[in-house]
Amino acid sequence: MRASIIRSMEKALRRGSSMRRSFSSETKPERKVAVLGAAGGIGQPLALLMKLNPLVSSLSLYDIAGTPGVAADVSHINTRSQVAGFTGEDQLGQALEGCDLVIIPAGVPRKPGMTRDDLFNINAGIVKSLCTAIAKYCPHALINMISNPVNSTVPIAAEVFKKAGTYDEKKLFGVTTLDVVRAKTFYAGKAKVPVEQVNVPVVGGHAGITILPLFSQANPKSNALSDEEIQALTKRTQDGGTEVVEAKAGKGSATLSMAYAGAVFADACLKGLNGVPDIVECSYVQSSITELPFFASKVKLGKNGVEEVLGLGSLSDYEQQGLESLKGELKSSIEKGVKFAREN
Ligand SMILES: NC(=O)c1ccc[n+]([C@@H]2O[C@H](COP(=O)([O-])OP(=O)(O)OC[C@H]3O[C@@H](n4cnc5c(N)ncnc54)[C@H](O)[C@@H]3O)[C@@H](O)[C@H]2O)c1
Ligand SMILES: O=C(O)C[C@H](O)C(=O)O
Repeated sequence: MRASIIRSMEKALRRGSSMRRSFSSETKPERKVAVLGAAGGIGQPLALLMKLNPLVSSLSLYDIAGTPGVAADVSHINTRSQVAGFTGEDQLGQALEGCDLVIIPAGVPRKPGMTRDDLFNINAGIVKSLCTAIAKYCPHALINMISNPVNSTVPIAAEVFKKAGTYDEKKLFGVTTLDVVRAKTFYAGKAKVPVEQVNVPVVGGHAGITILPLFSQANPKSNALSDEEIQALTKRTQDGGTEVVEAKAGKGSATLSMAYAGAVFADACLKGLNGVPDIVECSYVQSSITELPFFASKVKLGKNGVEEVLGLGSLSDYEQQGLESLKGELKSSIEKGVKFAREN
């Protein structure tokens, strides 16, 4: 997917008016995609990247404010999808109706000194109300949850859908692609291998030590990295979000790299829906590969969403220790989300 988005963008920049041809929709099914929180720091560049995706035929941009401007702007790009902007709860139903895929980057971001869990009190309510509307207006859509704390917002979404009688565990995804994007970048830099060839699974969850990159399974292999270097790479991947929050110094968290990661994952979901074989990405999903009910791992995507949750593979001793250490925190984040959804 990365390759297809990058190729599309390069073609667009190089060939200008011939772009419509490179985005030909002749053989592609109609796919409606909504971005909820589309006027935000992630939402805007994500709207741009989804407008560049030739698999999208209808792009629905929703936010509580500011969407008309974003929609008007993005709609002038001469690619396949028709763009519509929706603002406020009155228009949420229209934004969602008929969606195949709903991407949710709605909610507040961190400031320096905060953990993702500090966002729970505000974002849990936002996610709950958006998921209640999804259950009503597009109960069969795939959901890509970006809003933090992902470790809790995904369980919240699951509970909302269960209550509404629409829950399908194959269709709910916590987006952890940014952890993979970071692990690949940092590994390529240290191992001195071409970044576009690198693959690194990242498992667990999406906060601090619950983010567990499996560098022992990285490709291309590098025997040149010491244990200390692997530990430093692991720590940098786990703290990647904080690195950006601190650099932005109060002006939010990762937006551009997240929009890229969100577009990569959404593209993989659309390819799966369209029946493209062998699409595998890491994601935080309902899982039975550990004792925890939600867990990020490699997932095979298909026409109904999750086709198969893949196992962890063999872990180094260091990764095995990391796996045991993350379980307590991940379990309590899951329970916090479930409790909130059941009591509110
Ligand atoms: N999963 C990840 O890897 C990852 C990475 C980066 C950021 N995030 C999270 O994504 C979220 C958004 O980050 P951002 O930088 O775009 O924040 P932002 O404040 O720039 O944008 C959030 C947008 O959500 C909108 N919004 C608020 N309530 C809404 C509602 N009820 N319905 C629709 N839209 C609503 C706001 O109006 C705003 O436009 C944060 O929770 C952040 O922590 C997750
Ligand atoms: O770190 C954050 O708060 C945002 C996001 O989860 C990230 O990993 O960049």
